[in-house]
Order: sequence, then C-alpha cells, then structure tokens
Amino acid sequence: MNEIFDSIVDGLAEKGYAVADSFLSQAEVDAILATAEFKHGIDQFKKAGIGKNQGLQINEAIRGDYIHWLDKNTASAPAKVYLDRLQELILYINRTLFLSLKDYEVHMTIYPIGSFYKRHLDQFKKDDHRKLSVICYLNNDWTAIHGGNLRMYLTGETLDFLPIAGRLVCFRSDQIEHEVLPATRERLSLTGWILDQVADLRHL
Ligand SMILES: O=C(O)CCC(=O)C(=O)O
Ligand SMILES: [Fe+2]
Repeated sequence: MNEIFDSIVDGLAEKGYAVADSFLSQAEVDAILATAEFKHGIDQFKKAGIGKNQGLQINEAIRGDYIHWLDKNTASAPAKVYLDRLQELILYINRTLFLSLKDYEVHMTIYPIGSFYKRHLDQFKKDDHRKLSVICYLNNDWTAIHGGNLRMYLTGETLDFLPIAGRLVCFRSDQIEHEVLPATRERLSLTGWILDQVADLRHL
C-alpha cells in the first residue's frame, strides 16, 4: 500500500491531483458491493443536493446522484476497510506533506443511468473544511463505451478518468473543477472528502 500512497502524495504535491488503481482490491470492491446498502440500491439512498444545511437544494439539472452517508461507528465491515484505509492515507499525507488533515466524510453514491453532475468545485464557500476530494469507484467491467467519465478541468487541458473498480481519484477540493458525464450503466462509488477539522455530524 505504501507505493500507492506514495504515488498519491506525489501527484497531489506536483499536480494537485492523483489517480491510483487498485486502491481497493477486487475482493474488497466485491465485498462493498455485496453490503446491504448497495444491494437494496437507491431505495436506501437519498437524492443528493447542492449546498449545505439550510441552503441545500435538489436540482436534477445539476446533479442526479443518490447518496448514503457512512458513519464510521456503524459502517459494515467491508465499508470500514475502506474508511480505515482512508485514515491511513490521511496519516501518510500528513507525514509526507507536513499537513494536518484531521478527518474525513464519505458517502456511498449511485448515479442512475443517464444521470450526471455538472461542472463544479467541491468546496462550499470560504468556510469550508474540505481540502481533498477522494472518490473510489466500484464498477466492475467498466469500459469507455459506458461513459460516466470523471472530467477534470485543469488550466489549458481537460482530463477524463473512467470509474473503474478499485480506482481512487484524489484532488484539491478548492482548486480543481470537475464534472461527471452521463453513463449507460448505473455508476457506483464511494465519494468523500478529507477535512482539516473533525467531521461534524451534519449528515448523519
Ligand atoms: O463521482 C465522481 O467521479 C465525482 C463526484 C463529484 O464530483 C462529487 O460528488 O462532488
Ligand atoms: Fe465534485
């Protein structure tokens, strides 16, 4: 895992983003897909909104995904494997980049067929504590024909990444605009943020 963590740290330091395949093994992905939450599908999830707390709005023209927040105290064992790995990554980033990241917040995510998330930045306004966005994809046998790319907008170029199982994408939440393109298959992921303060329980 240290090699993967190193490649993430290098990417973040040099470019503000990193992509690491096999952050979760095939068996770890399959175990998460087999958890009750994903088995029941979007019935157990709620429509994602835009903004925070009272300002939260549902807007299908901007984002069409469904989410289920994970609570580290009650998460299933397979989800906990992922959360613990994220915690290890935080410690690794802090040691190597001299940061003091403190915590994370993560939701399970389902994008139904044809849904998308238009170009945006993940930080809400100035008071936000989201420093790094981290998304781990859970889609077995995903290929370019399925669409669903994560598109990042960098200065002078755009980059596309397919949401393939086990892949982690991590980027600076305050700097990198990005969007999710529609897909011909349901698109599953664990979407999260690394914070510079302890997560509050606003989602749970
Ligand atoms: O699923 C992805 O590739 C990105 C999701 C995203 O941008 C978000 O939830 O803010
Ligand atoms: Fe985002």
